[in-house]
Amino acid sequence: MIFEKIHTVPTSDELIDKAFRRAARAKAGKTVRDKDGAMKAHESMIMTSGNILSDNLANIVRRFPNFDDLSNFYFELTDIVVGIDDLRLALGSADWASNKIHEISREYVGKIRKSKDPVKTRKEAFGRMASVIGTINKHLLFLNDARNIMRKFPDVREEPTIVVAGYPNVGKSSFVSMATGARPEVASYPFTTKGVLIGHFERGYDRYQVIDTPGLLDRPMSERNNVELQAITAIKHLDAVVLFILDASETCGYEIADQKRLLDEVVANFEMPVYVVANKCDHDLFKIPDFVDAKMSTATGENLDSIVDKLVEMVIETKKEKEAKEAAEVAARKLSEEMAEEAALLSEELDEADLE
Ligand SMILES: Nc1nc2c(ncn2[C@@H]2O[C@H](COP(=O)(O)OP(=O)(O)OP(=O)(O)O)[C@@H](O)[C@H]2O)c(=O)[nH]1
Repeated sequence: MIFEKIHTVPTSDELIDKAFRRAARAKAGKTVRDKDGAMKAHESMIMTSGNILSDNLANIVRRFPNFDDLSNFYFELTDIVVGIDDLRLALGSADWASNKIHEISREYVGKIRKSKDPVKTRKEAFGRMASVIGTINKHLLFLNDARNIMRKFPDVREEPTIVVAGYPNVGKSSFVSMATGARPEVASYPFTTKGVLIGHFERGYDRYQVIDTPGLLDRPMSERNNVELQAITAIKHLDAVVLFILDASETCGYEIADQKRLLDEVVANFEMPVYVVANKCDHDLFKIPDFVDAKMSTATGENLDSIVDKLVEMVIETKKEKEAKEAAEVAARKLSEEMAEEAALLSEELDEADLE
């Protein structure tokens, strides 16, 4: 997981403490016999503290992922929960401080060689470094908060995906377990207290990802707050199809009419193909409504394989369509650039002809 390598971000006090303590140790390592020796000891203190501060800040920036490389899903997720602009600002200020400290350290190493009072000059250098670090403290605190949230992001890959939707107790988690042949891992998702279930299965050389987001796609949209609605937006960026599970025995506690309303909302809100499956077909109360595509039982496993096959087929088809659409967009953009270039050339030629 890319977010796991982001380390704890220290506060400015912690950074300063560490740098000045190391500087004191660097001084202790030098023998001070004469004036030149004293100057060298203070020079070494400035260099050590400068390097430590500057390197630590540069490492903080380096360990955060490059936002341009993030998948759309994580970009959106980061933007919703942390704010990409605020992150860029905070990382920018850490980068600025790293360079500034480096500058100060070089400036004072030069100064101390000519200084009559190296202690005073060294203290002045420390003061300036501490003041630079102090000005970015709020950004460091923000980065640490962001890090604590981001490292708990679920491990959602850029793989073909099946997103499971439906009211609570319709059999969503049973489906994820059955389809992936394992107990799915529960990862935290910043918007739901229940976390998100993620499982995988393989077909041919490809791996498929099955995601159940309890608390997000299991009740009417009107009952969601803004953040939950945005969380759904992040899911929309995946190469996915939606499996809408209906409890056709109504033993989940929701009538089919209510479940149908949620289905209509999911269809209206997702630009993804939606496959509707009536679950619990083993149940005495099972009745099959006319809008369902297939029936299954996650208790007995009936029809499960053919439903997974169908979903795989749909995901592949969706991916192909998306790729074709993207290729067409690229081609159209290229064509319009070429046409613009030709038009510019032509107009130049006409201008020249006019002049002649
Ligand atoms: N008869 C019958 N019961 C089922 C079937 N699938 C699931 N159940 C039961 O329905 C209940 C809910 O199943 P879950 O898989 O936990 O449902 P869920 O949609 O994941 O529920 P939440 O996590 O609360 O959203 C459990 O008691 C299951 O035993 C089925 O095919 N037939």
